[in-house]
Amino acid sequence: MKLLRETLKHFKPYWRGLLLAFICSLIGGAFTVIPPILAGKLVDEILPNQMTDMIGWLVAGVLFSFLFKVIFESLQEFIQIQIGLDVITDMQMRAFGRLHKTPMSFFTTTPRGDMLYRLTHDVEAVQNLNNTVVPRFVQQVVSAVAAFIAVFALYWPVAIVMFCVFAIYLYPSFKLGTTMRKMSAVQRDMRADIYHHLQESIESTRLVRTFQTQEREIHTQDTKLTDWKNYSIRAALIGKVNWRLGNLFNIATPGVVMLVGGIAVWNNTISVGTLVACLGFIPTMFFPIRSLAENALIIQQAIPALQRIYEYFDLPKEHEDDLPKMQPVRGDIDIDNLWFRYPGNEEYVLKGVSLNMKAGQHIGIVGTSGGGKSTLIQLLLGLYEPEAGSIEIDQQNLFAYNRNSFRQQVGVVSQETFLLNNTLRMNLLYGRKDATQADLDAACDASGLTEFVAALPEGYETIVGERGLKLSGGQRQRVALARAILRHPALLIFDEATSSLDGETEERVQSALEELIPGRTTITIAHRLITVRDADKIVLLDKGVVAESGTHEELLAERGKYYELYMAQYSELEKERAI
Ligand SMILES: Nc1ncnc2c1ncn2[C@@H]1O[C@H](COP(=O)(O)OP(=O)(O)OP(=O)(O)O)[C@@H](O)[C@H]1O
Repeated sequence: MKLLRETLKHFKPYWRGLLLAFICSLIGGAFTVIPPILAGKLVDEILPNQMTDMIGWLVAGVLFSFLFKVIFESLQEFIQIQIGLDVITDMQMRAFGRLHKTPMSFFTTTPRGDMLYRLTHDVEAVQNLNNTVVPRFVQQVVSAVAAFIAVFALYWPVAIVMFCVFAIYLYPSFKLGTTMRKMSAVQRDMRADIYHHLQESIESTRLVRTFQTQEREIHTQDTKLTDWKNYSIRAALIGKVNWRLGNLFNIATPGVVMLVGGIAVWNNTISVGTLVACLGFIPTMFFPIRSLAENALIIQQAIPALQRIYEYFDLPKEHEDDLPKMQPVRGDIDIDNLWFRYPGNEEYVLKGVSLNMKAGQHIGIVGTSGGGKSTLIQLLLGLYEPEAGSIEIDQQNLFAYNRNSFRQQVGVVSQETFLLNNTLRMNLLYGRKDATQADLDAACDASGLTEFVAALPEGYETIVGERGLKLSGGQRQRVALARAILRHPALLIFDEATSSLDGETEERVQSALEELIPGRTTITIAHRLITVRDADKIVLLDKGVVAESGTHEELLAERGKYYELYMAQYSELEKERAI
């Protein structure tokens, strides 16, 4: 019922078109009634009275009835398919739009295969229903009602008999339909799982080959496919039983009508022509039933698919659309007593983290692996909300504003760089489409990309491949760097931004960064402490707490964890230099 209500809500804006379609199907339905009545007249009046001149008129009447029926029903079908496609596109866009507004936690807990499946296969299932079943079904129901009224007017006991047969058929058909719907939902989940495995397996092909797990991958896919196949065979069997049942009733009805109508003719209650007309209406009355039985699979697949698309409409929003936009930020950041754990996890990743920085300062965040450095940045970007504590940007609570308006002012270069399968130019301009060629060249220069671009036969127009696979890790990271530089952000965040670079390139990029950093609030997460030694303040995060903070010199003087880490790395650097 909720499904129907929700669906009707989507169709509401199109009510005029739907009304027109309905009027067309009513006219088409009226023309359906004419041929059987003319057949009755032929038997009762024209043939017994040898009115041969009437036969031509009769044939013309039948032909024109069919012609008008086809014209009006085609019109109805066309209008309805068009409206249906409009509605489905709206739904797909609404679900997709909602995905982009839902909190990040959704993406870490939902398999990608499931999301893709909903927005592709589930939408296709609904489209299939819209294009092939619904428009014809509406016509068939209208024609069946018209035929029922005509039979009722001709000889009502036959109409009652037909109605009873119809009612008897409905019960088993409803039961089978419910089973089919449940089975279809299971089949869909199995297919989504197969899809997910396929996608993951293909995407991780390098990993699979490196670890020689091809056979395991093939076996897993084989098991999943075999389970799905066996289940599908059972579902198909039930579908066939349902279809045969429809056929059975379709065949049995004329027999029952002949019996009841034959007795009435015998008793002179009705004429032979009336019986012929009643028999002529049977196929029309049973069309909707046959159609339901024949298209049961499409219907049973589309209903849960529709439900799953609607589920995305109710996804929580990261923030409300009407929140005010953050004005241009200066860069003062106050993080106070932040407590956070990932959804579904017991363990806190951040345990009372506080951090203050003034506009224009450079803060380095260092610490042990898994200490919570990247998580802190995710919270600062408003991608997750803390359980307790606050984040203020220029003395304004970040979560009281539209977070996109803050993110627009931040340039992030992270450990993982996502590149689109497009040209290098499009990837560089991703965050700032209006940048000039001079801006682009300057950003590439600052990030050490100029020589690389010059060496490419197609320069900026080179396609970088899926996820940038045609580039090396270091090249990808430099593209990310150039992207961030191009945005001229008020706040720059480097999360292991130079981790994939060789020593020489890192030095170049580092000096480019230093040129960029003055006057700009900057946060640098680094494993190599040398990267942040010139920062105004260095914070050492250890197991979710700020263990130490101060300048490089202050922290060394403390002789604590920072000192230990630095000495460990420093001696390595010494060794490197010695080589
Ligand atoms: N999406 C997630 N869901 C659940 N736990 C997560 C998620 N992301 C990170 N964690 C956990 O949170 C902790 C902190 O991770 P985080 O990436 O913030 O550490 P980090 O200090 O940046 O580490 P590294 O220096 O190795 O990059 C880790 O224990 C990690 O397993």
